[in-house]
Amino acid sequence: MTAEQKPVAPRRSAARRLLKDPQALITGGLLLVIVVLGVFAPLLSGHGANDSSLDAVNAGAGTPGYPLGGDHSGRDIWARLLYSIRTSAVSAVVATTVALLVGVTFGLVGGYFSRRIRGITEWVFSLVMTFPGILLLIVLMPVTKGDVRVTMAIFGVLLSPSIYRLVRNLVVGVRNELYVDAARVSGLPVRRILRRHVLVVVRGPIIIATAFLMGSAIGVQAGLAFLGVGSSTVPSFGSMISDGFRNLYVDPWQFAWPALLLGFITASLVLLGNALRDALEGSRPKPVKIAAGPRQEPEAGESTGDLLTVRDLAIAYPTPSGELREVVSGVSLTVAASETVGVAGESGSGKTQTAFAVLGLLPAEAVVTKGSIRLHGRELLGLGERELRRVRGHSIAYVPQEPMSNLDPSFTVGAQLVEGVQASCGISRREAKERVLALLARVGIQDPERTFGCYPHEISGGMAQRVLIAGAVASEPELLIADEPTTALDVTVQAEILDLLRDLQRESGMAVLLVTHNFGVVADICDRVVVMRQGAVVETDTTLNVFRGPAHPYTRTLLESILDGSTVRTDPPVAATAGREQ
Ligand SMILES: Nc1ncnc2c1ncn2[C@@H]1O[C@H](COP(=O)(O)OP(=O)(O)OP(=O)(O)O)[C@@H](O)[C@H]1O
Repeated sequence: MTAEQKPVAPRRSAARRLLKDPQALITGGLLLVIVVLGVFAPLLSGHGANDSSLDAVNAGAGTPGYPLGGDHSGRDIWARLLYSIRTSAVSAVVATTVALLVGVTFGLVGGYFSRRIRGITEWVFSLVMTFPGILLLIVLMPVTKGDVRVTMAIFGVLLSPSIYRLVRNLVVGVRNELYVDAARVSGLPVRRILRRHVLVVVRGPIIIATAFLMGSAIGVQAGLAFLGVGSSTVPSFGSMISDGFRNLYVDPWQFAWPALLLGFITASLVLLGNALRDALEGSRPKPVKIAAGPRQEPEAGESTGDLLTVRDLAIAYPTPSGELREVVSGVSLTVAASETVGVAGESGSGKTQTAFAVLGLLPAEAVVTKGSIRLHGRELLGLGERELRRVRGHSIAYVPQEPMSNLDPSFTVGAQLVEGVQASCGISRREAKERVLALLARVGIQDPERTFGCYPHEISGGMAQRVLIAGAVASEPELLIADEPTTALDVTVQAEILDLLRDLQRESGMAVLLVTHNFGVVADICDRVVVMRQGAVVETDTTLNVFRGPAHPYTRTLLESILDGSTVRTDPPVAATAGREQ
């Protein structure tokens, strides 16, 4: 099992999550009771919805045979409420079914097929959206003849653009995924691809939208009945509210009962929709609040007097089904002042995620489920963005993997560096410029003045990396995190950049945390190495010890793969020097 496949949260189905959610239980239970009342209306009431009796005109609650009293026409309020539930349920089912059928079908077609088809469907649904909904239903009254089902079917069509857009956007997002391409290449028919790969993605959002569609269909049906649009013989909360409103001073309960029940139903549907969203899409768990606990003892192979201490760090990402997938599992490492520590491992082993967690640069969807990251004993996890920015600007600096993509093509190199130096050092623009020119010279740029005025596309990859290193060390950080700083460069430049990093590290005494997949780079400049695999640390030791006798078979495999001559050096690497000194 790879790190990517490792689920951190126990696998819980959406149904089980729903059953554990009190909001879902209460609203779902309430709606179920209401539906049951509607279904058994004939059994639960002694009268039909439209049966009237002179004796029951404005009868009070508790009148024999009329538990909630009678309305101004002598009809049983309890019976009318029960039959109104049926009308609401039919409205909700008809409108939602039509909206889903039309919206999902055209959403799949518009999202999956060519731009031309998407253009046509887009145009049609935009047109539908321009129709004034309720007004149209009133105007069409002579056609629908007040039939609730026909009216709600038309309303379903008017609701369908929202479903169309939801599905289309999801499908557009998914159709370019590599697994969909793979399915196409393997010859799967379009129908099967849509069902197997695409519908799975849109299923959750559709279920959630259904709850909201039902709520709005019930509300609109009641609104139309309140306005008197529709058959007067069809019991409805809207017509009951309208009648009760006219009789408000005689008996306010004639108004209150249907209003309350309608309110309960629509509110329950909205709240149930929210609970469904949490269950199906997964509410984002909050990162664990890390308490400033006692300092932990270093583990074997770790140095003392640490500048940076990462303890038991776990990072996870929510999957579409809502569960968390762990990509870093219980990583611990330390970096002492002035030490260079390599984090090595294969692609996807969690090196960058660990480094980004230290920098506080994990993507918004990442969840730190446990652990601690301390700089000089100060917990970094849980710090606000402002405090983190201060830490990043002063104590920790970063050198990225792709120098070119980290420079803005719209600004000159100098302008970008000056801005950063000013922000982190709090000096004037003139001082910042002088500092930048000195730094450019220090990182080995031949003509700092010229490079200062260049745009990123006018300099080479190696120069761009030097520029970024200059920017990173400008604030004299205590810790420099370099994420594969040489990977994007050619072999000769790689060696020069490593030389530069080592020289800067020795001069300034800063610590370096170097993320790399290349053990040649580790041998070159690292004092210690942390070997990662599948999101976990498999071995931590001094570079010398690891090269002399790797403890873990995975480390041995990595070591065997370094003899590719990719790092050309003129001076002896750390491992060799240390070996001679021993
Ligand atoms: N935004 C994200 N959403 C979900 N999973 C992610 C995200 N970013 C990274 N991952 C997962 O985290 C795992 C570890 O990624 P990381 O970038 O730390 O690997 P790495 O060891 O640095 O490899 P590489 O050298 O290829 O960058 C990856 O397998 C990836 O699947």
